Amino acid sequence: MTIYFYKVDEPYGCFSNFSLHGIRRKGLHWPTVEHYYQAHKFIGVEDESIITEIRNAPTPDEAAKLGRDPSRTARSNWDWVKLGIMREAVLTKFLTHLDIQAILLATEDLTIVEDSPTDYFWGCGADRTGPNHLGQMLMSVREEIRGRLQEKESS
Ligand SMILES: Nc1c(N[C@@H]2O[C@H](COP(=O)(O)O)[C@@H](O)[C@H]2O)[nH]c(=O)[nH]c1=O
Repeated sequence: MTIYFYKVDEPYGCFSNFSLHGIRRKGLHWPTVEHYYQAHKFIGVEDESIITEIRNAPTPDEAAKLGRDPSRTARSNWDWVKLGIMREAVLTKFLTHLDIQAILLATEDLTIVEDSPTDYFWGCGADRTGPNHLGQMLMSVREEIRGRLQEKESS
């Protein structure tokens, strides 16, 4: 069986980066993983005020809209660093919120796929052939949390 998720109000919506599970990193609170991810596109650019603007966006959709604004240029190394940045945010989310951590762990070894009809990087895209990096990441975070819990139990 494969778990497909996409929208927050659909099954396994807590796996979406748009789910309302805040994270704290480096002393700052971020309302969702999406806020964190979109803001990090602009670290080190000339006008960094966009970072605070994204962090304060009232919804994750608004944060994504700001981050995807074609009139803004993302940091030049974004494509190199975005997977690592997303992973630290997703891991923090599932370490912070134990209710959704339990949902993730309960999926055991099932394949998880972000069933985005448009995203052929983070999701599987309309024809389901995309690399599904977010689903892969959730499975790797699941593995890491499982390992951490086992280590704790045996110590
Ligand atoms: N879940 C979800 C989306 N998918 C998310 O969009 C992000 C990628 O953004 P970008 O790199 O700017 O293309 C990433 O977090 C991916 O999971 N997009 C949406 O417009 N609505 C949604 O409900």
